[in-house]
Amino acid sequence: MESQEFYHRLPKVELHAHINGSISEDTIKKLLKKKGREEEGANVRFNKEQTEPLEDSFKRLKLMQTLSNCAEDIYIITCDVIQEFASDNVKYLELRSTPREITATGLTRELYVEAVLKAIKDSAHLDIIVRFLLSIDRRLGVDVARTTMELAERYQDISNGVVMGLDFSGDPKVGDARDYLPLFIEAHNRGLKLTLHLAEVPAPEETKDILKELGTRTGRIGHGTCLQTECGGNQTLVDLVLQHRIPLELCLTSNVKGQTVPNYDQHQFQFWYNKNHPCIIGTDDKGMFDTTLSEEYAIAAQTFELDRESVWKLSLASIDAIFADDDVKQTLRNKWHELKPSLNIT
Ligand SMILES: CNc1ncnc2c1ncn2[C@@H]1O[C@H](COP(=O)(O)O)[C@@H](O)[C@H]1O
Ligand SMILES: [Zn+2]
Repeated sequence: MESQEFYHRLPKVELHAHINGSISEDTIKKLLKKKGREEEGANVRFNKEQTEPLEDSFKRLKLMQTLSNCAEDIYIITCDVIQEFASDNVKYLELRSTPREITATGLTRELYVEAVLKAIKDSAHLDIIVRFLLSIDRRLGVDVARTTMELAERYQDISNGVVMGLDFSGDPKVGDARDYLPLFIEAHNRGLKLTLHLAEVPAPEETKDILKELGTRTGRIGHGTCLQTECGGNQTLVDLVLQHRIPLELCLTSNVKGQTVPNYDQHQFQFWYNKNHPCIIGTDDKGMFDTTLSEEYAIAAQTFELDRESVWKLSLASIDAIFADDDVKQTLRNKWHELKPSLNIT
C-alpha cells in the first residue's frame, strides 16, 4: 500500500475542527460565486509552504466568516465540511462553531445552530458520526458567552445530544480566560462538556488558574502549545495536565503555519506522546491551513517516526477522548478492529 494511502484509509477521529476555518477551496469558490464576489479569488487560504503570525490567521478567519453570513451559507459549508471529512475516512467528527448574529441577513444565533444541525441530519447517509460544540469566542466577552452557554443547554435537549457542549477559542491574546471561569463551572454543572483552547501562546498564570480550578472538568485542551517550561510554561502546568490526564488536541500544521511552533520537529506532540499522555491529532482549520486529517497523521508519523501499528493505536486511542457516550465509543472501536486487517499494518 502506498504510504499516503495508508493514512487516508486509516479510520480517524477528528475532535478539533472549527467550521469556518474548515471551508475547502471548492466551497470558497462556490460561496464567492453565490455572492458575486468571484474577483476576490481564494486568498483566504494558505499556500503549502506559507506561514504567518497567529494574529494574521485571525484576520484570515474573519474573511472566511464573511463568506458564510446567512443560514443557507452555514448549511452549505457544514454539509461540505462533513462530506470532506467523511471522504477522508473520518468516522467520528466533533465540529465546533461560534453561533453568529447578523441583522442584515436575518441570521440569529438560533438559526445558526439550526442550520448546522440540519446539515448534520442531512448527512446521516454518510459513514460518519457527527456531534456539535458551540464555540465561545473570547473576543466577544462574558455576556455573549453566557448566551452561547444557554443556547448549548437548550439545544442539547432539542438535538437529542448532538450538541454536546462548549469550545472556548478565539484570539488567545485577547481577554483573560479566567473571566469565564464561573461560566465554565456552571456549564459543567448543567451537563455540558468543555474543551478549552489553553496555552496556545504563553499564558502561564491564566492557564494555571483555569486548570487548578476546573481540574478534570476541562474535558480536553486545545493545543497546549505553551505548557512546558521551554515553551513559555512551567512544570506546574505540565503536572496539572498529567495529574488530571486531560487529553490534548494537537494540530501540527496549524501550529507551524500560525508560527506558534517553529517547525514540526519541535512540536509538543513528542513531549506528551513520550509520556503516554492522551494525544489526539486534529486539523483545527483544514481549509485555511490547506491540510487534511490524513496529512496530519502522515506528518506526525514521519516527523516522530511512528510505524503503522503505532499510528493505528494513536487513532484508536483517540476514541477514548470523544465526548459521546460509551455506546458510541464501543461502536467505533468495533469498526476500527473490523477495518484493521484491510490496512496491511504488518
Ligand atoms: C488557529 N488557532 C485558533 N485558535 C483559537 N481560535 C481559533 C483558531 N482557529 C479558529 N479559531 C476560532 O474559530 C473561528 C472560526 O470558525 P467558526 O466561525 O467559529 O466556525 C475563529 O473566529 C476563532 O474564534
Ligand atoms: Zn482551534
